Amino acid sequence: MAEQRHKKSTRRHERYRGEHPIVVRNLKNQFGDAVIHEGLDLTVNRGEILGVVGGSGTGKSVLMRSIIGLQPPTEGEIEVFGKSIVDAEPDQEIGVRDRWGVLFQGGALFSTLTVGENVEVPLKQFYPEISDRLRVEIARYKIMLSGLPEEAVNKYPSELSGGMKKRAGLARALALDPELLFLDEPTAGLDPIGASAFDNLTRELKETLGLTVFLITHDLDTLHEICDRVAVLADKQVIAVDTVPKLMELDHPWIQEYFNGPRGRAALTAQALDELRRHMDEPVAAHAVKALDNAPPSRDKA
Ligand SMILES: Nc1ncnc2c1ncn2[C@@H]1O[C@H](COP(=O)(O)OP(=O)(O)OP(=O)(O)O)[C@@H](O)[C@H]1O
Repeated sequence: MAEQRHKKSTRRHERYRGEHPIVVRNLKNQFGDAVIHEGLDLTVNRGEILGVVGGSGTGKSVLMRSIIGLQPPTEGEIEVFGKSIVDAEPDQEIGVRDRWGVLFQGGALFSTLTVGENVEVPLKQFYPEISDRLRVEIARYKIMLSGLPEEAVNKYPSELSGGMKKRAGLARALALDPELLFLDEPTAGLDPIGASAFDNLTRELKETLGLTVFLITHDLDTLHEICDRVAVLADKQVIAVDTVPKLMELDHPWIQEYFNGPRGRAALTAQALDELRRHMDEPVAAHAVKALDNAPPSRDKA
């Protein structure tokens, strides 16, 4: 028994060393007559923040749910950390489900539990053997890592602002020291300052914890600021995956409308301004910032 436990915990702490923690091949998802995905392929690189965009209803959340095994696909293959998700039963031990964390849209916190208790839920589920005291301490640490004050530990979700709820959801997603983080519209509903702070936190966590991040968003500023690459969902497939500047060169009507429309350009201007401000001590940059300062720096959504 002790040996079994040892084996289990050793496996849990082996980090994925391959290049592609998520590989989706020829995915089909269909509900009744509605085909949401067909022939969809996607490969996520280890250590990147991959933004996932697409019009409303193109199936971004369904894709995420398929990858984490909550939505069995109609057809296709999905591998996470080199293990097939599709072939496994939901409760089958395949050594991957405790290696990702998910922030669902709206946070999906349990309203009758405090923030601390919410963060303890996955710890209880996957590490029942750890002591109450250690579990409480880990939860407290994750809550502070997510940028919440210590007092938040004993608060109920109804006592938190929208931004704090997102951070509490993030703390729960980080509970198991995941290698892979799924974020479904993390900045939706946040004010520009809160959204920008959340973006910075995501980037910092990715860098310090070595995470790979699958990030569904409509937020153009997030795409410009923190995404290494962006996957575009349209026509039931991922039609392109690339950096934002490269995507902007593509001749697809939705991509052009999205990235080169007025909101896309405003986000680009805001990002250029930010970049210049970082170099304000250089005379040319200072001049350019003055010239651009009237441009719309506001955070904009598509
Ligand atoms: N369990 C389900 N049963 C039937 N239809 C579903 C189910 N889940 C999702 N759908 C449908 O699949 C389509 C894609 O939904 P999904 O939530 O993935 O879109 P999305 O791209 O995330 O949209 P949004 O940007 O608006 O959040 C929608 O038409 C939705 O109604």
